Amino acid sequence: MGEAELSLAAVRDALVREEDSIVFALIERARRPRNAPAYAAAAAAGGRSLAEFFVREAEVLHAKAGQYQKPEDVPFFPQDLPSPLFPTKDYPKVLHSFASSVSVNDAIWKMYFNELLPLFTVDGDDGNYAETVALDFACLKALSRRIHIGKYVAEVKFKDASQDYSPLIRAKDTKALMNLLTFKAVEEKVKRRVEKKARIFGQNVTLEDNADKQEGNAGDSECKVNPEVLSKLYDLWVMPLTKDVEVEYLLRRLD
Ligand SMILES: C=C(O[C@@H]1C=C(C(=O)O)C=C[C@H]1O)C(=O)O
Repeated sequence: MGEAELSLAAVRDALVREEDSIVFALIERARRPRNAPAYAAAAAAGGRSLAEFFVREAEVLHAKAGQYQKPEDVPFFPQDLPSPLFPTKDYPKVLHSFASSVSVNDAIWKMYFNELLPLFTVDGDDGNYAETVALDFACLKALSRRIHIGKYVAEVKFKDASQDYSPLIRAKDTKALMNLLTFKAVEEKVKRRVEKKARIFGQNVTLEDNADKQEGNAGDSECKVNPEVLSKLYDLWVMPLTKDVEVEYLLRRLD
């Protein structure tokens, strides 16, 4: 995201677009059952699970290709990542220089595997472990990107009202900062929209005319991911973690 685009409306538009990526990534992962062996410690990977092995190796490849240069693209395993092998374009630096070190990926990792996966995948084991963990990686990346865009949200909010934010930052008043950056009405709309997206993107599209089954009217049980899971995901985890990123960024904004 560049300087010209940095307004609350533009950043919120970016968040709206990320919703599509998250809903589609979950729909794709839901094609496979839980596939628990992909998450069990494996001797072949030095005691790591296949899922962790895959994400670590994928991040090495992505880093070599030039990923993780932007503050919203945060690796899950940043230790010892290689530098890009190819020239990367300099993006405009609109955030404070510490922005790239703000990460809530450990919390996203735990939330995804412990809480979210059981909510939208069915019990079972079809043996497609490699495909499964690649789909998990897509989900994790989309969630992490959305949540770390919170850095831009925080920067815009700070710029728009630095007189309100600065005293709270100096006092390290996390609770008051959280209250100041929270917009409950926006959050309600976000929840309703992601639920609607899951209903629309996750229905089966046919060519038959059927008055009961117009687009957007699919019953929740016919959807590939239960739309209520999306609003719950945003309510319990995505928005709270985005706000944690906002607070963490703001607390260091005056350094
Ligand atoms: C991201 C923002 O900050 C907060 C977090 C929101 C979210 O994660 O969607 C929505 C509203 C705010 O409470 C925002 O204001 O847009």
